[in-house]
Amino acid sequence: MTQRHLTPAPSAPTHPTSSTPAVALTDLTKSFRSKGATVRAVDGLNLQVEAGQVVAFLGPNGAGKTTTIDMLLGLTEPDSGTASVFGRNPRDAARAGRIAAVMQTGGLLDDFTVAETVSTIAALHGRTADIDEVMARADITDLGDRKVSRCSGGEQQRLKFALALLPDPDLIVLDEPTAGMDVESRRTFWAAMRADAERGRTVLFATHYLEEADSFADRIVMMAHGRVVADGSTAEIRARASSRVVSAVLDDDALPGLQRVFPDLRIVEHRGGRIYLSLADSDTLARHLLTSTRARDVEIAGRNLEDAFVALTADN
Ligand SMILES: Nc1ncnc2c1ncn2[C@@H]1O[C@H](COP(=O)(O)OP(=O)(O)OP(=O)(O)O)[C@@H](O)[C@H]1O
Repeated sequence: MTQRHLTPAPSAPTHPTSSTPAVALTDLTKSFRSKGATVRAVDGLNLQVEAGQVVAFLGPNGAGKTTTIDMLLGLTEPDSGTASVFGRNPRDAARAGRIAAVMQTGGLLDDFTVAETVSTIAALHGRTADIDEVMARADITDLGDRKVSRCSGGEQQRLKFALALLPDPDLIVLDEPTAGMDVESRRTFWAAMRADAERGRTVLFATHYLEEADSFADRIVMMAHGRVVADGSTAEIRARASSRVVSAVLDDDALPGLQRVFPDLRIVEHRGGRIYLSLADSDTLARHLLTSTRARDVEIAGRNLEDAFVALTADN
């Protein structure tokens, strides 16, 4: 994460920040009935996004990202709690052109060319003068004559991005916009998005990929089981997600002593007769376990993102 993503570019900030949060989600819950069981997709979620921030919703499959986004866009009503966008009901905000979305699938007509698609939607918004500009910003100028059905997944997503830019929204929401794209398409897509966000637009996007969140967002909101399990700058989240776990066979009654020595120690989980512990300085913890406790079979392991989700979920 470089500083240039944290602040809008000095040239032509077209979406100045204001004191009203771009997004305010308060005690949001949503459940679904599925095969006779109730799935709590979103479980008391609270989140505030200030205008001008670029926020990544990061979480594994089923974390509740799409359901949250649907409520934020006014596509689904919450069971309880409230969602507001620039202080308004999401549907009113969408109607006023303040919010636009790039969703994972659907929404394009195969037989239209790229240029026809943009000009048709531009006419609906009454913004025909902006066609060339949004096509350039989404990096699809050279694709104007191509049929939508002939565009790659990445090109179709850039087209959807162009359509989302037409109402010149203050908030743009993207639900896994690069799912299924190859590396080069992802790079081109994010380059277009980043250039646009640097003008000061608020962006909220869902992703499975820590790298994507890390290189594009100012802030990562990590979700699991319908809740926010971590929320911080990309550097903070990366540090937590990549911290090492020390595991050992250790009697439970040794834990209070360890916690006195290491107040920041986190007990990740008990599994298979082992205790998994996390501390920023894993070497010191391992050394202490070996030299000052009766711990046996001490191991230090890097933690991948999935493990980080498990650990963070266990903490909450
Ligand atoms: N319409 C629905 N009917 C039943 N269950 C649903 C429905 N929509 C979502 N769910 C369930 O709610 C939970 C959260 O799903 P959601 O799609 O919001 O997660 P997600 O984080 O976006 O996942 P993914 O990354 O796979 O898209 C999942 O368990 C999912 O199966």
